[in-house]
Amino acid sequence: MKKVLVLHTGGTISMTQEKDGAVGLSASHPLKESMDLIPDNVEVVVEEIFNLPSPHITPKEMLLLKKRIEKAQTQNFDGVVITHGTDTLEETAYFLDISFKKEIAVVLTGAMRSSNELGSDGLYNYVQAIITASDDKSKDQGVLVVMNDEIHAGRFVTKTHTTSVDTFRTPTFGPIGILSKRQVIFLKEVVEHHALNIESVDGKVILLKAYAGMDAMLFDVLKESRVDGVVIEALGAGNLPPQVITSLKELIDSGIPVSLVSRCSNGIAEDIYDYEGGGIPLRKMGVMFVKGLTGPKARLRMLVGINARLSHHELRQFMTE
Ligand SMILES: NC(=O)C[C@H](N)C(=O)O
Repeated sequence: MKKVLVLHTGGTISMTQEKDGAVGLSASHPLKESMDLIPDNVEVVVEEIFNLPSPHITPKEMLLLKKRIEKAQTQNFDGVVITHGTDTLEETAYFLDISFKKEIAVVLTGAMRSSNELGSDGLYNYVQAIITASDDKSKDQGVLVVMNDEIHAGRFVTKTHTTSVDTFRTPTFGPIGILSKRQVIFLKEVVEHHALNIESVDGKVILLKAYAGMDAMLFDVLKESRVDGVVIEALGAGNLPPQVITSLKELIDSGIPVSLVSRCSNGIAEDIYDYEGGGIPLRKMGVMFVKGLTGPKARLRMLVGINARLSHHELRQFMTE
């Protein structure tokens, strides 16, 4: 018998649609009645840890989930399933991936259609997530996201469509597994990466997106405000418009860590160009190039690094490894 802890956190998977089409919180959790569909060899323990639409979730709720999973690791559970709103699901998945050492499977799932909508995907994804979490193969793959018969690494998965049930994709690398009608099939192994152990999520790390004609004012404002770190979604391979460089340099020289990812949805940021604002001068100036993460995930990575009290040098290593 396998034992899986389910943590409901809210989102569309826990919502219902009204007659006028508006989707909102449900009085009682729609997945409550689903026990008959769970495989006989799995014992499920259900907790509603909170009930929030995922745009309301902050690193504080993510930390709460981390602590509950750490406790579950001492309570003989084989895995944990977290049901979550899809808007920020990838951020919670990534936070859990890098903020503690996992000994059991951790799987996140959600729904794009609420419980009483035609073609609702919540119950299906929920059962598939439980099957995945109870499978021995899921233990050493980092935090997983199961949606629409696919298994994605929490580290790289992202929501790509506003409403389609086929919204979660892993650009560049693809899903790491699938769920067939009969089994959980992994197609790839996630390369192990080191997680830090944190007990707090304090500090302000700001995310900015670069654009043609970007205004230096954004960096001047950040220099005057009390921020603890900045992540930039830069252009292409990792470049910025020249007019922001002086202000950016002043920000870095004032001791604020600055990291960069690409705003492109595929590929990784690297220092390739040597013109003003190009990646080579940016790296020499002290900008930390992050490999393959989206901006929101790189922002969480810096927040975790700061809360692990890494030195400047250690934070640089953590952000660029
Ligand atoms: N499909 C969803 O779950 C979207 C919803 N707005 C949420 O993230 O809570």
